[in-house]
Amino acid sequence: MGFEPSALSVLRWDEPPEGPVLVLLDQTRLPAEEVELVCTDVPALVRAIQTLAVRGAPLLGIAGGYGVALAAARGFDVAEAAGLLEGARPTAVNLGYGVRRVAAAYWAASGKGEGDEAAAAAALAEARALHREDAQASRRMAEYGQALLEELLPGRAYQLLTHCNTGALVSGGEGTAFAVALRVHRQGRLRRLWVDETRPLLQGARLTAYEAARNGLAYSLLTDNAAGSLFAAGEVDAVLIGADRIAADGSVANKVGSYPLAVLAKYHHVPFIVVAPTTTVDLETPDGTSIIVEQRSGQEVTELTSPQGVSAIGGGGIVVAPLGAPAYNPAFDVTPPELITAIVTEEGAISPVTGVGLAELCARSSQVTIS
Ligand SMILES: CSC[C@@H](O)[C@@H](O)C(=O)COP(=O)(O)O
Repeated sequence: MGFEPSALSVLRWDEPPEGPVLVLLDQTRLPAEEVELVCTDVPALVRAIQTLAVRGAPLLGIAGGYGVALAAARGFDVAEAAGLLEGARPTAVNLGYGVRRVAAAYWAASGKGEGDEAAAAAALAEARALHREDAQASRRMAEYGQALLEELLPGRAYQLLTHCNTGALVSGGEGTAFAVALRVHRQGRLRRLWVDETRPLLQGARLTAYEAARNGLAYSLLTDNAAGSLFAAGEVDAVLIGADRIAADGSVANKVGSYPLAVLAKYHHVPFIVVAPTTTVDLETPDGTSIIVEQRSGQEVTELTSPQGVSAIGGGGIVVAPLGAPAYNPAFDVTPPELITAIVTEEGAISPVTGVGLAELCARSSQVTIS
């Protein structure tokens, strides 16, 4: 099957004379500047992950996989590198999946006595396979997601609401939830994409609006607080979001602010649809309460940061609270399955969302299983 990398160069492997590197589009600088960040080692990549220069569940998996390949190619300790990468952020299950999968390919080749160079080549080949598969999964999710919308809301042009950023910036392809909106747009069926700004780090305002504009979508940005009045006015036909980890019972961890949207959607009888590849499903996490939610620095709440600023994310911005104000800053929240109309994966959609349905989808998946 052909591999069509996304038009945005979000992440690429490069081999200049000084040695292999992983080149990332620095998402903390968007939309002001399209600046690349060159990672020559794993600690640099870990910093990029923690500062959200590279982010979003599927892309974290791809980056983690290439990170292991980078360690192997540069002769660093692969086990140590894998540990550092896997621990960089706790919630998106794809990160650990990508790291473990590429490390397993490395150990398998090295176990066969093929030598360091061959083991490093095996790791890189596996990272590339993961990248390619994610692009393919993205295309299929877009098809299934659009078909589901047609089934739920036949013959309509939709007003869709989305939260956080789920497009090409988080994917080997065109993304998850955003890829569905993009397909609907290309078919002339998107009336408007409502884009939540997504406080505190503004992934919606900085990144989704950037992607929507780049692709010519009709979109409007709103503060997260404005969503309720939009639902009340009947201006939202469906909510589309991504996921960072889906537990075995169908509970979905996604960017903080997703759960209140699900409650609003239920109250207003609006479909609430989660779009994520099966690599985001974690059958070993039994339920929502078992999902570890990343807690981030309170400074991200007490300060407003600008992509033009010296330190775009995580401090150095305009102070909007009294000095030393304590802050609550979970990066994600968890939506229980009963509030979710459907989960769409590259293997199809399930509705209602049940543990059995989810397990069946995963069993169908061609994703590599790692023990
Ligand atoms: C397909 S992306 C799904 C999620 O990863 C996305 O919605 C999200 O919550 C990203 O959070 P982030 O903290 O920016 O990495």
